[in-house]
Formats: sequence, C-alpha cells, structure tokens
Amino acid sequence: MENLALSVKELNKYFYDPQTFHVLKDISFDIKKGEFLALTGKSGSGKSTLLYILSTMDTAYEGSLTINGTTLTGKAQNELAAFRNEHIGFVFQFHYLLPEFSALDNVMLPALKLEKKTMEEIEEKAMANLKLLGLEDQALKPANKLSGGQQQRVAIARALINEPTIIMGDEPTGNLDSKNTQIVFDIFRELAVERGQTIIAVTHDDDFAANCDRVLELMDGKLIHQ
Ligand SMILES: Nc1ncnc2c1ncn2[C@@H]1O[C@H](COP(=O)(O)OP(=O)(O)OP(=O)(O)O)[C@@H](O)[C@H]1O
Repeated sequence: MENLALSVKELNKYFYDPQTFHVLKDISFDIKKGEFLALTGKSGSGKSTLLYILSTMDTAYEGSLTINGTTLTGKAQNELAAFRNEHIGFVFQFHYLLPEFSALDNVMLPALKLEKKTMEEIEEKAMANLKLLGLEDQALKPANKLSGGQQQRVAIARALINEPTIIMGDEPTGNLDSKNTQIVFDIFRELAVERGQTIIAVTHDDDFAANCDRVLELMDGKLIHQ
C-alpha cells in the first residue's frame, strides 16, 4: 500500500442526458508511485471522463478513488479542492496560460493561491522550474509571445510549482510537433524517474504510449488492457 499513488475500485459512471448512458464500466486499477502511465483508447471510449474522475473534479460516480492513501470518494468539494492543490498538477492540450502575463507569473500563480510560501520562495521555485524546462531565458516574456512548444513547457512548469505527487495530462502533447512531443515526454520521464512523481497522460499518440511504463486502454468504457 505504501507505494501506491492511486487506486480505483469498481468505478462506474453514467450520464443521464439525453438518455442513460453507462460510460465507465467496472474499472479497477492501481498505479504505483513514480509510474509513468498512458491512458489510451478510441475517441469516445471514456478517457477524459475517467481522467476527470481521477483528478477529483467529477464526483458523480460509483466506486472508490484513493490517492496517496486518502480515500477521496464522498469528500466535500472544499476538501477536494485543497487536496488537488496540494497533490495534483494538471497539463492540458490547450494550456490556458494567461496570455498577457509573463511565463514567470503564470508559473507562480498556483503557488500564490496556496499561500504557503513567501513571494521570494515562490519566485525562486518558479525560476528553477522554468530552468528545468529549458526556459530560463524566456521567463519575462508574455505567454502569448512564446511558441506553442514553449507555452506547453510553461504549462508544465506551472503544474509542478506546488510539487504535486501526481501529474495528470489530458493530451499534453496533442497540439505539439514531434520534436516538442519528445521534449515533453523526456521531461515527464525525468520527473517520474528522478523525483518519483507519478504521471498519468491521456494520449492518442501510439509512440508516446509505447514508451510509457504502462498503458491502460479503454474500449467502450471498459478497461481492456493494463
Ligand atoms: N456530459 C456528458 N453527457 C453525456 N454524454 C457525455 C458527456 N460527456 C461525455 N459524454 C459521452 O461519453 C463518452 C466518453 O467521452 P470522453 O470525452 O470521456 O471520451 P474520450 O475517450 O476522452 O474521447 P476523445 O478521445 O474523443 O477525447 C462519449 O460517448 C461522449 O459522447
């Protein structure tokens, strides 16, 4: 149990509009700490729906979700929000950076919200993250003046600012070319291997998935391969 990052047991989810639709069916799996995992499956198989539940944002499901030994099923929204801030970093296909703000400000923002460190500490950590992602010379540029690949790396630096134990990505390389995809993949690999961070990435990219530690594949809402 000690080394489990995430555990899902008998997860079922239904959508009720326009009619009842059993979208996730009896899904159970464990993810070890430091594992780099791909979540794959055809369009409509339920990947984003599952990731949304794993991220604790969607609480309308049956079954149980445990992250880092804390059972999250049934917890109140404010408790879940606090848990997310502390434990989970998110990287999306479209990075939702604040376009007029500098790369540095964008990276600092989630830590400022957490109010756990001083401004100086946060800035230092944000700069260290930008450096890790090869962006130290871009720190003061507004986000909308960076290339797509640079923006995605800023989004990763931001996702890491509160030192999450789990990083969840919904097609984190979905709008990147192969060179930037490789860069992002290598960063995730390094985070998993060197920092023991757990990575769960929804991907349509077969090469990306093939190089992960493990692939979870969904088909019509069922886990067919793990
Ligand atoms: N709010 C909703 N209400 C009803 N049905 C929904 C809702 N959200 C998603 N669905 C349906 O649930 C199924 C799974 O959707 P989901 O977005 O999880 O698929 P996905 O595997 O992430 O697909 P893609 O690869 O295209 O992003 C789809 O058939 C979708 O139409």
